[in-house]
Amino acid sequence: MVETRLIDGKAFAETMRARLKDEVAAFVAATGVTPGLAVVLVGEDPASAVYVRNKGKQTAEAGMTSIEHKLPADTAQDDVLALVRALNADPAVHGILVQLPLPAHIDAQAVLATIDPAKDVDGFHVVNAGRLAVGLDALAPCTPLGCVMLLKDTLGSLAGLEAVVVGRSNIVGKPLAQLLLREDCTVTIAHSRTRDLPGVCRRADILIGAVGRPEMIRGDWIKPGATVIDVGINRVAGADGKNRLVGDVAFNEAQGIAGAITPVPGGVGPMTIACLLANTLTAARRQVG
Ligand SMILES: NC(=O)C1=CN([C@@H]2O[C@H](COP(=O)(O)OP(=O)(O)OC[C@H]3O[C@@H](n4cnc5c(N)ncnc54)[C@H](OP(=O)(O)O)[C@@H]3O)[C@@H](O)[C@H]2O)C=CC1
Ligand SMILES: Nc1nc(=O)c2c([nH]1)NC[C@@H]1CN(c3ccc(C(=O)N[C@@H](CCC(=O)O)C(=O)O)cc3)C=[N+]21
Ligand SMILES: [Mg+2]
Repeated sequence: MVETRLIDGKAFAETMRARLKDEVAAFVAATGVTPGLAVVLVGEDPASAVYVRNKGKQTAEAGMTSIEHKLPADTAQDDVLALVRALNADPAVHGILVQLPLPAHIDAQAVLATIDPAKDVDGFHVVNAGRLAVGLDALAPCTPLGCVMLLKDTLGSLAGLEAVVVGRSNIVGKPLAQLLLREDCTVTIAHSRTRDLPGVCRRADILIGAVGRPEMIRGDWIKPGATVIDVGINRVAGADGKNRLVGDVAFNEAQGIAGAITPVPGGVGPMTIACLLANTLTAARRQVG
């Protein structure tokens, strides 16, 4: 039995946002330009609406401008593309985030490809994904960035550690694997076709759940002392009938086995927003500098 340490992403993100607020103030004083983040939301997905509201509030608190574009669910793809082009051309907009998933009639890759890579604060454009993969300076995706910050804060150097990322999406699993490789981890990416997933997970010094299946990763899949980062955000019905959030890792089972673990909520989620704000300031610096 080990004492499992809680990795407090909420507190880390608050500290980060306080520092960012000072950096934004210095940038505004030096340049006269206020960094602007545009968020595009197509449709009424209630979960997305919560994220967008949190992002908007925290962007304003950091001293940046938040510009929200809420379009009806039946908006034509061409109209979304036209909005993105207008935002590309708007000098008050330094960062553009198109909330995913988009409605089924819209080709998400076509929309992402239209975003100016210099304003792509999600890091989802193929130019940024490619730059990350070949080791050039890139706007990197926010959730993976937040995971690596928490890992470095918890462990110091990650060099030589065995990292297993469960999930291979373009927005979490794949870019996170790239960032861990950059930190000199030995990286395994697991997915729905992986054979003996529990056995693969048990090799990990660093285990990341980015699957979207509530509490799929069990306590006995965790190597004793491993650091566990739970990216999953799953809404499930609690015993009281109310909805609650759980991660991809069986949090209670991990107690006494993992060396450290992020909670859900209060782990990776707040870091995603803090990293989005950091990327927006970085993008503004590059565009104004
Ligand atoms: N905290 C945060 O800030 C964020 C949280 N999230 C959350 O993270 C989770 C993952 O999101 P996202 O990457 O977009 O999800 P996707 O649905 O795009 O990808 C899920 C991945 O998990 C894999 N997978 C599915 N089932 C299994 C299984 N039984 N065994 C092993 N692997 C499996 C899939 O494999 P395959 O490729 O083979 O289908 C896929 O690669 C979700 O809960 C999401 O809500 C997402 C973004 C930000
Ligand atoms: N273009 C795009 N970029 C994204 O980064 C993106 C996206 N689309 N679509 C949806 C996912 C999901 N996502 C989250 C961000 C913050 C929290 C978050 O702040 N969570 C808090 C609060 C959760 C709550 O209580 O609702 C927490 O975990 O503590 C969660 C999830 C970003 N995503
Ligand atoms: Mg997805």
